[in-house]
Amino acid sequence: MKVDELPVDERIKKIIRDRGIEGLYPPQAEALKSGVLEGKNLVLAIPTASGKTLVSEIIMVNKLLKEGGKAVYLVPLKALAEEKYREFREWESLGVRVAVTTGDYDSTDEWLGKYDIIVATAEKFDSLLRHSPRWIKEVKLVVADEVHLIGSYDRGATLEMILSHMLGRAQILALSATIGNAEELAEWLDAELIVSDWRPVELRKGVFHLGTLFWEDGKIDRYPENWESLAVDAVKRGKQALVFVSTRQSAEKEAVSLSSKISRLLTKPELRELEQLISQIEDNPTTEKLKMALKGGVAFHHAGLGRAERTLIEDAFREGIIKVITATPTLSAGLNLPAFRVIIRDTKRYTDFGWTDIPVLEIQQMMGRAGRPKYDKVGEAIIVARTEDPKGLLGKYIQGKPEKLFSMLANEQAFRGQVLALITNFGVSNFRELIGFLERTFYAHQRKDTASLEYKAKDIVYFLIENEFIDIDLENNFIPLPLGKRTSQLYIDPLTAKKFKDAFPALEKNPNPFGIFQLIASTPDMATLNASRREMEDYLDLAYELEGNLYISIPDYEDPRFQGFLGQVKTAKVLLDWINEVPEVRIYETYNIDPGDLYRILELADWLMYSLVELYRLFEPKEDVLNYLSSLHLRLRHGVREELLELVTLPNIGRKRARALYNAGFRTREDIMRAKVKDLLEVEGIGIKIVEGLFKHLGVEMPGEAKEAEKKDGRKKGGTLDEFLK
Ligand SMILES: Nc1ncnc2c1ncn2[C@@H]1O[C@H](COP(=O)(O)OP(=O)(O)OP(=O)(O)O)[C@@H](O)[C@H]1O
Repeated sequence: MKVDELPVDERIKKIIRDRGIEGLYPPQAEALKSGVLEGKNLVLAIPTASGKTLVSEIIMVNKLLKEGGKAVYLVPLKALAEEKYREFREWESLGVRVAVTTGDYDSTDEWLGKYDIIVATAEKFDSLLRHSPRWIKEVKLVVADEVHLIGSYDRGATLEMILSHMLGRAQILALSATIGNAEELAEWLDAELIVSDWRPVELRKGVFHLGTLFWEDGKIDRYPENWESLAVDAVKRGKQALVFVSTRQSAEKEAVSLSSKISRLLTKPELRELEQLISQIEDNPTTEKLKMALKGGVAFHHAGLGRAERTLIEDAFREGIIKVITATPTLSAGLNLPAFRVIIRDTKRYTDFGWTDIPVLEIQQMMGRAGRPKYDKVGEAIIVARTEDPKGLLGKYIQGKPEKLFSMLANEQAFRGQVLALITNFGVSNFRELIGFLERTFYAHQRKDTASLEYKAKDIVYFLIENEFIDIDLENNFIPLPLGKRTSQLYIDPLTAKKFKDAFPALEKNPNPFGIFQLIASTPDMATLNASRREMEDYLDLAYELEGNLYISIPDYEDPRFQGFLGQVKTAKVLLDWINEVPEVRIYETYNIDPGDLYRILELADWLMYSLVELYRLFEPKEDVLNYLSSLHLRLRHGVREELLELVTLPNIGRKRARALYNAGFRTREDIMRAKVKDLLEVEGIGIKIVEGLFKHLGVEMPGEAKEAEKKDGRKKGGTLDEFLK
């Protein structure tokens, strides 16, 4: 189908043609002829990079131009939300306003009312639904990207509930990878279904075993015995490769090892470009290994890296500066980063149940990354058989079908929060209505029976009544209580709220950071660290030393909670170091964690600390305790001691710059307002741009002499990811 033949607004066609796209891919054409442009729901299950995004753009913009209202585009990851936001902004030339929202779960985000396309993570949109902002009624279309994540254990329930809420209220477009039961999903959503394995770039798949590469069509190629030769060969042919492994350690180890082999193949200008890239990366124990690998054109990519490094790596790979990336599977789920050759070194990963096979669906998603449209005629996806039987791998992952999708609504933690939200935020007023709602879910559709879900829901309702989240009147109607409403809006697990509530009496008597941080770390919403065997004794000693500050008693060695408790002590200690201004690098080294881990812990702790303060307000708070908690929250957010709290509220002043200013004698806003520009410029990390920002914020006019200083100030300051830390 030609773009010109599309039954949509001419202006839409023009923008598509301006992108250099004249014809639609077959599954795209099929999708657009399915009735979706007339308002029907659609499930589109086609491979990665076969043009799902373009289809959804056409549907969204066409609907908005025709009918007005809003379209919401749901993605699983923050990074993806940013990526889609950047892509969709192109439509602003047609007057379609685009916004992205991912953070802060306790907000109505009324500002979004001005926008037409809203890109959000599923969690964020779920929290918005709970706050019911005025604009929510205007949502006429929901696009659920990666809808197969309904089957993900910890996050599936959120997406399923959103769709259950929106079904019948808005048109639904669900974009999915190829799954075993797409029909079932489409039936549930009352949607048309398009399934196709058409790809813009042909995909060859094979299994590699000790130097022999068995292609699915029966052809055989020979290589040196080690699988690394596959990556080296791709680079020799002027191409790139992605290597998927199961752990961070393997990603790092393989990157360094491959680097030494690939560096020999690089030209001088390529090596210079890599040097330049390396010079942009901050120093810490994780990036030390990264820099080593980058010297030979290889990078690793995993959740332990900071956001700046990840973006840098992704961009440099797209530009061809980096030749090979070794990655944990997070990359395959998240980003549009194709390569000529995908090598899957591991098909097993370690979970709570020991080593388990990675699902076919995930391996096929990884394989789908092979082949760069516009650059490659074919892409190659190769699974490495190390101890496994190569025929078995071929049968399972290459010729086999992906798994069926199963509802994860019954996952207790997720379900607890969802049941509470139905009662406190969505007007479900008795058990019958609760069951009525649950009957609309994918779970009910799939099982044709909600008996076990009802059973679980009953348990949860008892828990909610017993702990005063809700009450029940004589006619068995639910009465939402303030604790329930607030818990749901704060988007925390009711169990987290219960832990906070139970700790308040002890906390009031002895508010202190260690006790509070251990409390936060003990909640199911926190990404608590593990204490390794080697560290256990140290953390036990610390717990005993600070026992008087804890709000629980230290569990016994035999207690099943013992190991978890030591992890909580470790997490609390990391947070203590953070608010006492221990430099990040020292934290990474001391606790053996990566920058990405620290970032995640801080992000979650910030949200939980905020929630703790908000919940405490409901229980006749003592003024001094409330002030203490609020100030501790700010210290946690900024990673500073109390005396810096005034300075870190200033623009571009994070923990490092605030400390430098303080030590140089600039301790308050007034000190800065009265300061001479040249004196401020003497302070470590403070450049003219920062001073300009400060003065502007404080309403001070920049003196003329500052212009001179601007010329002299050649030092490069600011502009990195860790900007907010500075
Ligand atoms: N009909 C087409 N003709 C040529 N190029 C196209 C066409 N449709 C999409 N593309 C291009 O193909 C690339 C991948 O498309 P898109 O991002 O829509 O795929 P996707 O299926 O959404 O990918 P992912 O599964 O990674 O989200 C983009 O660069 C896009 O511009």
